[in-house]
Amino acid sequence: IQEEVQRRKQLAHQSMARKAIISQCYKPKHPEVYVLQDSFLAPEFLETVKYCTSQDADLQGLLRCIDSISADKRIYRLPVFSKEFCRLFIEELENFEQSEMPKGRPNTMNNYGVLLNELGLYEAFITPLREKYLQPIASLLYPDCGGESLDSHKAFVVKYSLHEDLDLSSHYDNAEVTLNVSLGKEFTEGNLYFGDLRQAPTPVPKYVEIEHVVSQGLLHRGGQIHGALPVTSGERWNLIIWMRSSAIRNQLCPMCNKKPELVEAEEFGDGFTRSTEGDMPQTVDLCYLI
Ligand SMILES: O=C(O)CCC(=O)C(=O)O
Ligand SMILES: [Fe+2]
Repeated sequence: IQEEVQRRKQLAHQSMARKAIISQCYKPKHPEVYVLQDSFLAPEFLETVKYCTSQDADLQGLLRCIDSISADKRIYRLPVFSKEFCRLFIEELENFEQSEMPKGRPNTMNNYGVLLNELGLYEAFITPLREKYLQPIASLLYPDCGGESLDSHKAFVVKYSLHEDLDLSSHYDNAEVTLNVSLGKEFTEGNLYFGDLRQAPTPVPKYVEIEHVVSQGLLHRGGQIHGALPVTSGERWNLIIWMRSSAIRNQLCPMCNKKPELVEAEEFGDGFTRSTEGDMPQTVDLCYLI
């Protein structure tokens, strides 16, 4: 346990060091994908966001724009990107993967993903995507679980194929709200399954299984227990955005269910904040349980 504690304490520092090297030495294949543009997004997604930011928007109206996959589990599907953007984005990630750059991995369960902060994708891509587009949708879908006050994220891409990771064990996310977008390429199986909320596990959970649709995303609460079944051929790449609300998690850590004890962190840390008297709130971290 001591070793694991030490390993986790080093993670943020090592990640910053990799990010610095990557920003100096990595030559992107498609520099344009680093700056979010409306043309990357599906027209239906833009329409949905437009509706959500209109004056009379409400949940009923939003549910007419997106697919409700499981009403009781509150899991929704919506088009997010264009197919062309998905193709370019995967090409960029493959180019990075094939480069000599140092690489961190999303978490202890994914050995082949890419951490998007290290690649410099937060500033002009993931942060505006969360703030301008995802926040208005999450506000209507999940007002009771931080959807109205999302203020940071951890974003990464997971990759599964026959010779690499095949599946992902059952878990809940270190997030209040999660977006999972299927980027491609071609693959068979690899469905997601969702059980109960972590706070309300039942003795025999009822699972719902959901297929990926390339270029479309699933929105779910981070605390909804889920996992991924094995792919049986091809390569599956998905963009995962764990969105966090400091207002919610400052009360209770979603990973250990305790009042958080905070230490200062780099960048968004684990999404907690702490106010210092007379000072701006600082971003601080708590635990690297992933
Ligand atoms: O494999 C997937 O698409 C899901 C990944 C996931 O749930 C996660 O990384 O938190
Ligand atoms: Fe997850």
